[in-house]
Amino acid sequence: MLEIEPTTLPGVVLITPRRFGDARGFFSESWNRGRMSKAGLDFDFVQDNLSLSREVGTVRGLHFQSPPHAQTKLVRCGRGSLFDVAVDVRRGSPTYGQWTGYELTAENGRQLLVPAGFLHGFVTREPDTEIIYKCTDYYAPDSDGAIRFDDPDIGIDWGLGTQAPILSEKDAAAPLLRNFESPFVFEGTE
Ligand SMILES: Cc1cn([C@H]2C[C@H](O)[C@@H](COP(=O)(O)OP(=O)(O)O[C@H]3O[C@H](C)C(=O)[C@H](O)[C@H]3O)O2)c(=O)[nH]c1=O
Repeated sequence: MLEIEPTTLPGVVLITPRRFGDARGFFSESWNRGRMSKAGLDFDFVQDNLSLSREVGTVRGLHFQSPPHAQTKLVRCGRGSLFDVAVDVRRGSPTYGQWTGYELTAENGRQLLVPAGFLHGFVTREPDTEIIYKCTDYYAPDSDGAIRFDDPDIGIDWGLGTQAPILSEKDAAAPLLRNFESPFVFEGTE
């Protein structure tokens, strides 16, 4: 009922719930705590987020919330398609500063689990793309932070080509990773 695949970053996993297709379309349990828990992915999600991005090439990220309001996120695409990215910023991690990214679409039903301690961001690949994600902590604006999406030390390939991204003012003004004192520490478990 759940297909779980590792990614290039330990701790970040791809999850694809089963779809039951019929002549009407399909049915899928997009989240089932018991099944996730049996797979060792038990998180106490408390908030669901939904955002709609009208234009192709909209970039939202790279965002985080600092402890004690750090958020693990379970991300999926409800409409359209997007390229979803996680960046490890846990001090002491062997993969510190490394990124991994996957195409999440309404069609493929794939979800990305982005643990606390990782930056999260995405770029849209179709107009009117919706992202839906569960979070393990509530919005805490005073703990909200961002790192430049195009930080050369991270080197994310957003697939934008020559297109300038559509960014919020906050994201356009975000600092570089080299000027960031990460509040996250690698626990040595992955
Ligand atoms: C995140 C959030 C925002 N807001 C309000 C605050 C602003 O007035 C408005 C837009 O917020 P923002 O520009 O931070 O939205 P995004 O740029 O989509 O930010 C999100 O995008 C990346 C991809 C993430 O993973 C984070 O969840 C989040 O940082 O929504 C809330 O009321 N609650 C919330 O949880």
